[in-house]
Amino acid sequence: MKIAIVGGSFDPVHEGHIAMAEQAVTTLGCDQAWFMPSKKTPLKDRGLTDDVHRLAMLKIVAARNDRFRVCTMELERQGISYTVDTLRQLKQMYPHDTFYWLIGNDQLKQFADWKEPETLVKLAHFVCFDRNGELNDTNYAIQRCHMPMMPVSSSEIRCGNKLNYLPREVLNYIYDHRLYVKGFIESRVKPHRYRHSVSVANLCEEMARANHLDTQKAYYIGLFHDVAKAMPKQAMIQWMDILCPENEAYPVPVWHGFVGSEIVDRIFYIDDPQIKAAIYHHVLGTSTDPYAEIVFCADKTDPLRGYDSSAMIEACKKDIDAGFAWCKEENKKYLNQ
Ligand SMILES: Nc1ncnc2c1ncn2[C@@H]1O[C@H](COP(=O)(O)OP(=O)(O)O)[C@@H](O)[C@H]1O
Repeated sequence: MKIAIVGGSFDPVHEGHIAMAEQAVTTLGCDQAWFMPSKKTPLKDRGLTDDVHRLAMLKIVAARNDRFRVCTMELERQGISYTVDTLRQLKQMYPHDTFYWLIGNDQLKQFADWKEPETLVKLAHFVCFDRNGELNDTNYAIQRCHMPMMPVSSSEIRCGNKLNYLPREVLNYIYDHRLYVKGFIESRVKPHRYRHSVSVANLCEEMARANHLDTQKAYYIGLFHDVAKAMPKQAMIQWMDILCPENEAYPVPVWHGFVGSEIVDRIFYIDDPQIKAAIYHHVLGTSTDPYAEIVFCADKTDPLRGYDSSAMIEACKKDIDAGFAWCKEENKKYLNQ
């Protein structure tokens, strides 16, 4: 059997990785393509997402194609995994199979630094695919191939960009387990706004729990409520003109609620009408949907605002409608001042 291996950190797996595996079975004639996630070594990869999540996302991808598999050999091995050790182990376990080790052009550039590069190309057929049309020369016995462009990297995904390059089920897994989602906000707003967003998300979750509502929904409303806050007016106008020109009469500081509600849907693929509506109304508190009330109250009573809001928070936890009425009243007084 011809077996292609795509090794990587897959943090997370995306359509670029999947395209490589597909190329292996369609154009290289491989019988199977195996994803080989690298192990998180706490000292070296402090920032890497836990093995269990990276593996679970790969399993979702492997289930889409009956020629795809996930190989956990490197996750199970103790210590740092070198590709040469992995390939030796594979050859021992499957002496009659031929291995194709697939890499992207970024890996080709560093190939001389891999452990025992000459041995590597003897143990497997190394194949390099271009990344975004870039395909370097090499002195090693490595086959170089082009594939349809997949201009995406895991680091872009971790910042909440190009989420369209994720299979929907992987994106659902990411949201279900809250992977990377704080990074989606951190990369878009100033540090103090990011801290506020996380604090509001936690408070929304607490208020939802106390009121027997969906805590996950409330968390995401809180996390994303200010996602458009750092957008310059000129950028917001593009969204306002098309999506809600009637709201341009409101003062500009109110707009981020309207634009944010569209961004969660159109950029982050969260198409829950209640989440959208809660973000839409959060600045003025113009909805009495319980989630809209929660985010309005959590935003105003965020402990990071530096005043004693504990009594109002307790009131919201006891009964969100009553808490909301109180927060609105206080907000009115504050604005009048
Ligand atoms: N968009 C892409 N197009 C082609 N190859 C890719 C792409 N993204 C990743 N690869 C290749 O997949 C392998 C695993 O990469 P990994 O480090 O997990 O992902 P990323 O480079 O996206 O952070 C590497 O050989 C890398 O070069």
